[in-house]
Amino acid sequence: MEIKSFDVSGLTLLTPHHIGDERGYFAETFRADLFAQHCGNWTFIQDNESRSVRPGTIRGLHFQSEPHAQGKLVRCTAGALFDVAVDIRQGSPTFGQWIGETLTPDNGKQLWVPPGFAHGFCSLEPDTVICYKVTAYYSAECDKGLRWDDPAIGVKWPDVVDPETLSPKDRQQPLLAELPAYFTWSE
Ligand SMILES: Cc1cn([C@H]2C[C@H](O)[C@@H](COP(=O)(O)OP(=O)(O)O[C@H]3O[C@H](C)C(=O)[C@H](O)[C@H]3O)O2)c(=O)[nH]c1=O
Repeated sequence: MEIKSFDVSGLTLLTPHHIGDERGYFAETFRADLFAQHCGNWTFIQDNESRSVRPGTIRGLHFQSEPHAQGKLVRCTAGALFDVAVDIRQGSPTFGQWIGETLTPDNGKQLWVPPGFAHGFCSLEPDTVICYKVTAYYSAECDKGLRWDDPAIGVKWPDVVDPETLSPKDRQQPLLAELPAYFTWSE
């Protein structure tokens, strides 16, 4: 398992090893002990999956507010996607900063996005499937979001991005400057 941290503290990229043989490969895609060692003691209580049929499909930027704030462990199981996390912790030295990683079934990369971050992705191929574990159940009333193209954040989305794919909800998300202080940063 390779581990990469970012200048934006709290985000972690985990890459399980693929054990190859003439049939293909085997990978341990999640180990509670290794995850706790590198990301802390979290309990995953829900698994999510979505398929985006068109390349350039953009979902996000989303998060759940307290008391249902979610940590997300994200991976791609079909196609390819550009995964983005934005720091929305008031007082964070990296408030409003973003990171992006390309996740594919072949690279096996998984992004850990703890509470305090908005999360979104853009599919890069047809029929892209994202699978992610979350640390809190879905709560429609705590389901919040942020504009995907907020110039104050400046996410460099892939050229394939297609705003026509935005859900009605995502077409009217607020700007970072309009966002209440849902999360505050602590050392
Ligand atoms: C997230 C979620 C949604 N739903 C229902 C609500 C809607 O009827 C339908 C589609 O929901 P939504 O349009 O919010 O789905 P996405 O646009 O893929 O949103 C997700 O994708 C971005 C990238 C995320 O990080 C979040 O996990 C999540 O917000 O599924 C549920 O029943 N349970 C759930 O956990």
